[in-house]
Amino acid sequence: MIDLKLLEHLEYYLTENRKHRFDTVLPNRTKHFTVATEDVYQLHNTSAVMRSCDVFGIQEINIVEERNSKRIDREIAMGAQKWVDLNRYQDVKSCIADVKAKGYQIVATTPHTNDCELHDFDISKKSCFFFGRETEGLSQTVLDEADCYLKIPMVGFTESLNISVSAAIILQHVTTKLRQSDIAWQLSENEINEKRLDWCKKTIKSYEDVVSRFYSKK
Ligand SMILES: C[S@@+](CC[C@H](N)C(=O)[O-])C[C@H]1O[C@@H](n2cnc3c(N)ncnc32)[C@H](O)[C@@H]1O
Repeated sequence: MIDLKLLEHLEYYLTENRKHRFDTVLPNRTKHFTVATEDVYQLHNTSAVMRSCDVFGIQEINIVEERNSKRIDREIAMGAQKWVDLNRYQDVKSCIADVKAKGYQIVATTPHTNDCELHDFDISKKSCFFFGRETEGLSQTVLDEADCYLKIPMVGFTESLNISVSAAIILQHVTTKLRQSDIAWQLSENEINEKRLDWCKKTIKSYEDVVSRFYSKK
């Protein structure tokens, strides 16, 4: 359980601006949707997807690095990890098992099937949107495990969108619909307090000292 008195104390160490950001960002965070990227090769694409997750309020992102020799570097991971929770997997099967265990349906995003177009997507189920590698797209494992295939309609000559562009379009669309719905999509009070504590930890420079001083005075 979160020590609410500690949390209250820690907030004195935040600037007004930072505290205001926590207060406005947290009620917009959701775990109703999550994202998984599969073996995305270009670091700037991974970074851009993480950024879109933060911008559109997705609290958790899953990154599979099964076929990648070049793993995401610490700097990129840490930059996004400050605000978004990052789960890393060395194989796609364990990622799928994990998100399924958390109650998410598997949504394979792909330009190749007309199974479900973005504007027809049913937002009511908890969904994990899988995005594939720049060259080959999603693996057969994800395609076989998918509960649905989601496509952004395209009318040009090009056969697919860039992965981070697809993620931004899909997340913008589904999160807008979600906020307009009466689905209970927000984090629970406890999850909000946990995140607030975590963000204080990542923001306050002398966090450990502040905490030990707080408990020594008690
Ligand atoms: C550059 S595309 C991969 C193209 C690859 N040649 C293929 O056959 O899938 C990278 C990823 O972006 C997403 N994507 C690209 N265009 C999309 C579209 N029109 N609808 C849904 N997802 C798309 C998919 O996740 C895809 O795996």
